[in-house]
Order: sequence, then C-alpha cells, then structure tokens
Amino acid sequence: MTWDYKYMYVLPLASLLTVLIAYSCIMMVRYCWKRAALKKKIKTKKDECREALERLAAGHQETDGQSQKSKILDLPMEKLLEKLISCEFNAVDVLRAYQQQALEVNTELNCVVEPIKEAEDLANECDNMRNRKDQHKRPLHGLPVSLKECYFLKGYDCTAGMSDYIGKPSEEDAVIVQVLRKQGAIPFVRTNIPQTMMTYECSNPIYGQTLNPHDRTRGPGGSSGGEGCIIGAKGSLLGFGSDIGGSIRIPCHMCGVCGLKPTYRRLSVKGTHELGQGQTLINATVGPMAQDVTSLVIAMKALLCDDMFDLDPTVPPIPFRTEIYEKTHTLKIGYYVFDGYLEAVPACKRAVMDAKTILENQGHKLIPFQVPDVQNVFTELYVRITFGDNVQMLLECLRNDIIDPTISLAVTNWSLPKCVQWLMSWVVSCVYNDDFVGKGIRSTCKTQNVYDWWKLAEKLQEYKKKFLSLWRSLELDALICPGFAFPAVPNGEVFNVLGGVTYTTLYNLLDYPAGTVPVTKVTKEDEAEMKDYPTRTRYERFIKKYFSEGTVGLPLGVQCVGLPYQEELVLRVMKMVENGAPFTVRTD
Ligand SMILES: CCCCCC/C=C\CCCCCCCC(=O)NCCO
Repeated sequence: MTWDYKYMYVLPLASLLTVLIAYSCIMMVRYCWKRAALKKKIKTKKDECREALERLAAGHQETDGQSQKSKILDLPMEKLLEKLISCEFNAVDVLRAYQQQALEVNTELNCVVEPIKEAEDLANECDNMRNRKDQHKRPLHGLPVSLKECYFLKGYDCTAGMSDYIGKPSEEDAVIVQVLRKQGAIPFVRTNIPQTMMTYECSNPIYGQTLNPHDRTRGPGGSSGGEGCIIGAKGSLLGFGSDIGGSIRIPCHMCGVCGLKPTYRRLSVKGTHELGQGQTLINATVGPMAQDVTSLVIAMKALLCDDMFDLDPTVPPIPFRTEIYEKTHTLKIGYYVFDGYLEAVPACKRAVMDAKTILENQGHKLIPFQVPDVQNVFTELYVRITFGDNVQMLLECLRNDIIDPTISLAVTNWSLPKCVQWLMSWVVSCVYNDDFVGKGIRSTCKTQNVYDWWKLAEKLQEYKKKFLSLWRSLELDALICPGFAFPAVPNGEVFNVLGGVTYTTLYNLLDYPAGTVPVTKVTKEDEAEMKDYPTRTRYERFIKKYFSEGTVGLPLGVQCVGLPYQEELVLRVMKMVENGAPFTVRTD
C-alpha cells in the first residue's frame, strides 16, 4: 500500500476544523448562557420594582379611604406647603394622597420605576416635629417630591436604564437629595429614563416604556420623561431631572409642565449618574420640574442654601436673588421661531408668537433674534464634544447589555469599524438628503488626540464669544424660542426626528440657563398649516407625517433663556409668560 500524499493535509485540516467548530460551539453556548443570565438579572430587577409598587398599593388598600385626598391633590404646591407648615395637613396624609395618585397614573403610563420606602418614616418625622414647632424653618416641610432614576439614593441601584448597573446600590444620597431632605421634602418615587439618557425617547429594557399623559400613543420626551409624565399627570407636584441636551426641557414641553435647566453648577450635580463625566466642556446639569413656575421658584429658593454650599463647595454660594425675580422694569427680549436648521412646526412657532404677545402686552420690548450657525454648531461642536471619546464610554457600558430598540440603530452604527462608519455616514447623507446625521456620525470619530480636543475647546470658546457679542450688541435681557421643534412624538419614532434637538442642545453648549413653560395646545388650525411644511429631507418628511394629524390638544411650551447665572431673571420671564397664558395640566 502506498501513501497518497494528497492525504497529508487532511488530518491537520480536519483537526483545525474540529477545533474551530468546538470553539464556535463553546462561544455560542457562552453567549447564550450570558444572555440568559442577563435576562434573568433584568427580570429579577423588574420583579423587585413591581413587587415594591404592589406592596405599596396593597398597603393603601388596607388603610381607610382618605377623605382629604382630593382636597390635597387639588392644591397647587405653594398652597399645599402653607397647609403643611401650618399643620392643617399631616405630612403622612399628603404623602399617601400622592403615593396613591402616582400608583394610579403609573398603571397606564409606566412613569414610576419604584417607590422610595423611607418616605413613610420621613413623613412621620415631619408630623412629630409639629410638637417642637420646627416645621417653619423648613420651606419644603412634608412635600412629596419625585426623582429621576439617575439621582443617587443610598441603597438603591442607579442604572440609567443599563443592566450593568443593576445590583450596585449607591452608597450615599446625591447632594440635591440630601438638601431636599434637610429642607423638609420627602422623596417618594423614582421615575423612568431612556437607556443611557442620551436620547429623548423614554424607554429601556429594565423598566420599559413611559407614555405621554396627554396621548398614550406618544412619548413624554426625555430623558427626564418619567418626571414630565408623572407631573403632567398630576402624580407629583415637584420633581428633579437632569439635562445635557434638553432632558428637562423636552419632557416639560411635551407633557405641559414647567422646568428649569440652570447654569452648570448653580445646583450641585454631585451624586447623579452621568456617562462620561470626564468630558467637561459641555456638562449635564440638574434642575426642578413642576406644575407651575412658582413651584420652581420655591424649589430653587429652598435648594440655594448653606447646606448645598457646604455639601458641595464647587457650587457658587449665591442664594436665590428674590429682588431680581420680583423686579418689574421693562425688559428687552429677543425671539425666534426657527433656529436655522429644522423648521419648527406651525404650532410650536405660534406658541412663541403667543408668548411674544403676552410679554408685549406687559410692556416689554421684543425684537427678532437670529441664531448663528446652528447646524454646524450641533455637528461640529455638540456631537463632537459629547461623543468625543468616539463613543467608547457608552459602548463599554452597553457591551453586555440588551439594547433598547429606540437606540439600537445608533449603537449598531457606533459598533462598526470606523472606516465602515465613515462610509455609512456618506450613504446616510445622500439617502437623507441632509448632512445632519452624516456629519454627526463623522463627528464622533474625529477627535484623535489632546491637540484635537484643545482645538475643539477653542472653537467652543469662539462660538460662545460670538453668541455673547450678538446678545450684547442687541442689548438683550432674555430670549424666547420654541420649546422644541414639534410636540410629543409617536412611540418608537424619536430616532426619525432626532434633528429637533438643535432647539435645546444650543443652551447646553452655551451653558445658558433655560426654562420651559407651557403656553398653549395644538389647534386644528395649527395642524391644517402642516400642509405647507417642507419635505426636502428625511427628517422633514417624518415630521410632516407625525404632526399633520392626531396632535390637537397636545401641550406646547416655550423656552426662556438668560445669560449664565441669571436663573432668577429666566424664572421671572417664565412667570410673566405663564401669567398671560394659564395652561391647565390636562389628562384625558
Ligand atoms: C444612545 C443614543 C444616542 C443617539 C445619538 C444622538 C446624538 C445626539 C442627540 C443628543 C440628544 C440629546 C437628548 C437629551 C440628552 C440629555 O439631556 N440627557 C440628560 C443627561 O443627564
């Protein structure tokens, strides 16, 4: 028998193949095993939160019906506080009324992540204080407040919708939470967020999707969507959100509530979950959200106190300047209805024009304002900075996670090799007939080294300088502009209209305080005007589709903007707009 040389390769090849198959099988099993473990981890967390809510609901069934409930829920925050401080109402009764209301609205809207179990003890402590008559010293005595899930709370997981953070409870409360407690407030529920908090569709694989209180087929906005929703549905009077691109203002606009994004560090950000805290050019801020402007003022007054300045010495010790808020002199206010990139829909433009009339009727001078270079500023500065690590940090956090469908397209794109992303970005630019997304994608892979980063920081400074000199040349005190480019977006569709964020991101980039106040609602006439909305680009076509029908009655806000550290002036403008347009929070 002779050895056939052609067989000399068979054995090694067969062995190699066997090893490859075995390796693939092992990897597959490992992947499936990891995936199953991940699903279990998420389910366990979900079950824990659901059970906590059920326990709270069961507790309420056992307690007697509350005669005072509707009396409590009908009061605006200012009046409720008066009754709590004067001991006309018990903190425990008020807490129970709001717990019940939150549970009720949550059944349909899914805005609450979990209840805060310490609330009951705090309420009892409040009621015990009345013997010592100490309650007068605490401006938020007995007030239940809701918190976006990203605030650290001792003993609670702070996940931002990412399973990597499940089972890692915070060791300490956020500074804001500590100060709120010292001032008498009772944190009572934690509210939902989008996965990563870097989009405005409020959905994640752990807690699910939150719906808009005015139309369940649409979203509440985000990322503080749970807050917008619970306050808009009257399940909370005061809540706290965070904002690096509009996350306080977008849900306020879409849910018909008020909110303030202060200048960075006017309030302490210590103890809040943020991806990429090493990025310090554009910073996330925290701020209050409420049913009316007076409640925001009460919250700011209470928070800007020595306790906050002691607990976080990076916060400038500037107490709330009531004299600025209460001044009555005539203001010069700029306004615009179009920022130069995506046309706001007619309803959102009208909201600004309504606010303009309201302010003019109060004697103020309004002049047109033109935002310089907004599209370029978004792609070349905002995206390049906020995703300046080539999105590494975000991808690392999501590496072993289940990705929510609302962000999966972005995450898939970012996971591709850079050269493929580069090619894709040009395809996208052509298909969309719009350079916004394409440029945005290219921007996330542009920064290579410290030199690039410094150049970017310089460009940001230049833009800030340009904007300020325009502001100064017009001698403005404040600005008003659309709360957003459109009202609440149909569920699952935010990605198709992402371009709307230029209206809000601008004021994060500039670090100007900006607040959103509801002004009006979409009318039939606004909708009819959508027939002339442009359809040149993909975003425009989607906007036309989503907002030409089914939007009547949706809330619309305007943004009021001031120079850095002028929160009191911004609140004054918001209050004046609110006075002329009493918007009642409505739930259908
Ligand atoms: C993970 C999905 C990202 C999609 C890519 C979007 C690029 C830019 C859009 C910015 C959108 C900003 C929305 C609001 C973010 C915000 O303010 N978050 C609060 C964090 O505290």
